Amino acid sequence: MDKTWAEVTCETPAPLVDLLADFLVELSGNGVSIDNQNLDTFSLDGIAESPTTTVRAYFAVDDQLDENVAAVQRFLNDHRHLAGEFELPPPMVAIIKEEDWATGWRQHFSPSRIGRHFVIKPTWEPFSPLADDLVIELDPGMAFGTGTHPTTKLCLEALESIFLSQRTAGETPAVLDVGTGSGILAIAAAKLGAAPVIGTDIDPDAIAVARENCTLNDVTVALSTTPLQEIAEHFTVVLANILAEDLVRMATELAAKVAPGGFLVLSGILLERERFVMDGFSTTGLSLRATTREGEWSCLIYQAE
Ligand SMILES: C[S@@+](CC[C@H](N)C(=O)[O-])C[C@H]1O[C@@H](n2cnc3c(N)ncnc32)[C@H](O)[C@@H]1O
Repeated sequence: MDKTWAEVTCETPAPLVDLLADFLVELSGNGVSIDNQNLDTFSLDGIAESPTTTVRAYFAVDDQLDENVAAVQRFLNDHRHLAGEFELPPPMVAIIKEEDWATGWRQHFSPSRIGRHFVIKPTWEPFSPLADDLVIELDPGMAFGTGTHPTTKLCLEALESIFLSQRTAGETPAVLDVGTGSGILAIAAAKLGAAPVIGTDIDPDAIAVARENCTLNDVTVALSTTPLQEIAEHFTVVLANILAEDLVRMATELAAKVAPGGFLVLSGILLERERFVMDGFSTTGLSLRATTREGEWSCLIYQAE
């Protein structure tokens, strides 16, 4: 007979997510899924716009189940004050087959290959890397950059192709990641051998998530909310996966951070905004070397003389 699991689902606002997830991991002894399908979306106000997050935990269907669900309810009652105005609904329980579990949330966060060498691996998933794999461990935290969004993939592919084509040979490439989010691009650069790697974000919460992910991956990245104009150094590669309007607004400053012969990788650009961004960068002195696209998204790769 198929093994069954009890999937316990809680809807919760952001301040409760981490606490609840930790509690559920301890109570269930299994991983939890934090539904971040709304996380990797470009929105002017970022994830704060999404009122709630879905947290799911998996319990054995046994004599303990009722007590476990009651414990989750007690946890929600005890932490109601963190939910602010939001009325916390009771946990929902669904009995699912093992095979549904395996092909459900786990499939959404299974290790994924990007480019020739990168593998984005959720922390809880076992994975046997090949000799040349560069594995990036990520916990889907409250920051953009799980590796599932086309713009993140396009930036990772561009970064890899710049490094693999030896265009950074003869020096240890320095990389600046503007709008680092989860830190995924900065971590990837460090794994490719870049140093120093600097990651900035206007969102301090993203910097906190990026810091955890850098520790998880044992890489050194200088992370901060420092505005671009206060960064003095020049970089072999500058990455910026932010909105088209912001890219154009920051065009002069971004271009000024690229070292001679270095690259500027821009994404976060919807296809219909491609021309707008090209026009915005037309007076920066950089040359457009390549345009890559996936779905409705575009990535522009510029080079300095
Ligand atoms: C689309 S996410 C990209 C995350 C990650 N770099 C990736 O490629 O998946 C954009 C990030 O840029 C940050 N951001 C937006 N405008 C910014 C700005 N002007 N300066 C620095 N960071 C900014 C946001 O807070 C967000 O974390």
